[in-house]
Amino acid sequence: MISVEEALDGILALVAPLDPEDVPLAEARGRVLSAPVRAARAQPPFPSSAMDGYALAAGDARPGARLRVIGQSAAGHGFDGTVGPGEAVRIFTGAPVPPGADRVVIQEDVAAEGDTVTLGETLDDNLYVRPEGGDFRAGDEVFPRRRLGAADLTLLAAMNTGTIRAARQPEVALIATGDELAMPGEAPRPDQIIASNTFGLKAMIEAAGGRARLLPIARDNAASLTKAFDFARGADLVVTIGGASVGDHDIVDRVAAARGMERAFYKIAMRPGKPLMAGRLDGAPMIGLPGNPVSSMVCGHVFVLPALRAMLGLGAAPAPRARAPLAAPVAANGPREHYMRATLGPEGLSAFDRQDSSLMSVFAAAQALIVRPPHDGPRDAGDTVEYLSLSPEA
Ligand SMILES: Nc1nc2c(c(=O)[nH]1)N[C@H]1C(S)=C(S)[C@@H](COP(=O)(O)OP(=O)(O)OC[C@H]3O[C@@H](n4cnc5c(N)ncnc54)[C@H](O)[C@@H]3O)O[C@H]1N2
Ligand code: MOO
Repeated sequence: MISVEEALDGILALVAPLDPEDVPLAEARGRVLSAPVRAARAQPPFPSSAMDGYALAAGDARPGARLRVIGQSAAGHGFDGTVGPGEAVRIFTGAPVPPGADRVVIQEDVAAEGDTVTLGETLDDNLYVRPEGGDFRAGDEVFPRRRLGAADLTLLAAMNTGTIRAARQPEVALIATGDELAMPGEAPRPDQIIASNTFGLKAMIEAAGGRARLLPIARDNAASLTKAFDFARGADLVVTIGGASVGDHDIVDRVAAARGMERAFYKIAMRPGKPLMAGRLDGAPMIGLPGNPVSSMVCGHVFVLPALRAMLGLGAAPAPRARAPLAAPVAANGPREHYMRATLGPEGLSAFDRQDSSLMSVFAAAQALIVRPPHDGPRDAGDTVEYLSLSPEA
């Protein structure tokens, strides 16, 4: 069996960044830029007032000075003239500071009467002028290597970007397999269970910036699975769930092989996740996940999400790991890299006692997956270990 690292390398070798497309800025949240964006103009595009008050030449800002108000500059309505000695312009926050003026005295420090203002006895040192290009200059470039969030979109909008070029959203076809599966809300037979993994994986994929295509459940026969693979055509990634192990009804490997799958690997030294397979099917990368719900979700974090990130152009890298101390000891690990469901509190990580890969209630309560290397010895409370963070949305 190959290691988790080798398996991930094998999967990342199957995927490539997707072609970019135009995306209107209002729909760009969560998208990934495929090229740097240049600012079309400076911000502010003119020296702008930071306060409501009076714009004047700094040399005139003497306590008690009397100045003639020659006009007004409001946001969106600049003053069309120059401020000379002994003159001031009424100005509001965000308005252009007119030529000749290089400071603003806030209105709290001014007594106004008709067209005249008298400056107060104590003036602060602040000029209250935001220089042209003080935030960014025309031609400045940004290229955040992440899914665009609120702050990125604010900046791109300010740079006068109406449309971005972003990687196409990877479309992932999800095929649950098994005669025992019924859809949530259906009336299952007594020997059936409800298909659950598909919904978790769909949420995980969408939270990471992909699109999930939920295909009808494939039954444990070649004709049904073949039909599901037909439906999956055109997807950027095909993911099967279940039917991956060695039982008589585990047919994914056989049916995919008969269809010409170029297999990259099958079976890995991972717990849960041993029967994972991957390859290229009908021209698309294909990942065969184990059916146990926790196995499929853990493999989703460790393999499907890194593949999605690579397709989005975020680079080929493993799921990010962090380090924290153990709050309670853990026993020695076996030969497979073990992803232990755990809580993460102020004292550190506590692995759940029950680690069976069928236990969705435990997985839903977990905040982290402690990563135990193969054959890792017993670990004490206080020992630092690596973990993957599980966010409630993914
Ligand atoms: N003799 C052996 N038996 C098994 C081995 C082995 O090495 N030798 N490996 C075990 C491991 S580890 C795993 S993991 C499972 C994975 O098997 P499959 O991928 O073939 O999964 P299934 O048998 O189809 O299902 C396992 C389990 O999960 C349930 N399931 C399947 N799909 C879904 C779904 N979409 N939603 C919810 N639950 C699902 C299914 O009903 C089974 O209970 O094999 C072990 N066996
Ligand atoms: O590898 Mo299985 O996924 O342990 O339960």
